[in-house]
Amino acid sequence: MSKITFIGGGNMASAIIGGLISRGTPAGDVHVVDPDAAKLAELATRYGVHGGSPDEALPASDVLVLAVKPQQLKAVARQLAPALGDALVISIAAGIRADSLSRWLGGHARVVRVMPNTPALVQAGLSGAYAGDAVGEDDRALATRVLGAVGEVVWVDDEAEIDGITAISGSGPAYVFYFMEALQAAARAQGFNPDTARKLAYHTFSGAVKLALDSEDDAGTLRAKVTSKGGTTERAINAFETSQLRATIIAAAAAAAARSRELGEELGRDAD
Ligand SMILES: NC(=O)C1=CN([C@@H]2O[C@H](COP(=O)(O)OP(=O)(O)OC[C@H]3O[C@@H](n4cnc5c(N)ncnc54)[C@H](O)[C@@H]3O)[C@@H](O)[C@H]2O)C=CC1
Ligand SMILES: O=C(O)[C@@H]1CCC=N1
Repeated sequence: MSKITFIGGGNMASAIIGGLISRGTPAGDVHVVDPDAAKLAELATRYGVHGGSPDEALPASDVLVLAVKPQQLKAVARQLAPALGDALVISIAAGIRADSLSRWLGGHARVVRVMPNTPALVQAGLSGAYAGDAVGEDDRALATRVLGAVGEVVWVDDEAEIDGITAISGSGPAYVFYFMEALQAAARAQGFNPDTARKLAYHTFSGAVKLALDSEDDAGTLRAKVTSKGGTTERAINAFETSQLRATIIAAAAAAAARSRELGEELGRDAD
């Protein structure tokens, strides 16, 4: 297995590290760089992985995963450039384009842009991946191995599609959690105590998702099977439609994709 160094040990890095460790990656093959000592301590306790601050020398690594905020990536990449060696660099930062990153890394060609999501923690992640023509098949296979350990990997040929992937599967878990929160609030409004409200909402969600994944029917057909003519579900779905919930979800995802493009433009400039 390859030696992997994470630059940034926050939410998304923790999810990928947790997924890798529970899939059998030895903790000794993973190193984490983060200025926040409390985050490093938590990763050590939880997963047995160790690391250090950005001021310390980097260990020799086959793969570097850049998991800092998009706003921090330029400075971090410029600082890393001299110590890179010939490691494969995987960036998970939203918006930042592969060629901007490659430039900041001093012209480093082995750059893969990935958009993962937090279900990686339970090996149910989905990562969109893009690499330019300079990245060879071996590097694509290596990136697929790292991200594939924590879920599905979907490669795209057009980098612009990563903005769409960010809007659907990158941000998507938050949309699902939003709906779960709302369903829980609805249960509370029906008079259920918090524990029961949580159970009703979570189990309904997980049961419906399991049914959809196991079924030959598409989501629309499954919905129709719940919706009796003149019944209760029909009333609720009509209320969703009246408030244009479907159109709102589509517009919300479009706004997320636009923000991803905007981040790439705003933060990809080399003015400073
Ligand atoms: N959270 C999510 O669901 C997803 C996040 N992403 C991307 O992952 C990246 C990280 O996001 P989160 O984990 O949510 O943020 P986070 O804020 O939880 O983690 C960022 C980490 O970077 C560390 N850091 C700051 N300066 C550093 C430096 N100079 N060197 C090393 N580490 C440094 C911070 O201490 C922090 O622990 C972002 O670029 C985001 O766009 C991508 C997909 C999904
Ligand atoms: O909200 C964000 O910018 C990041 C990217 C996708 C999920 N979280």
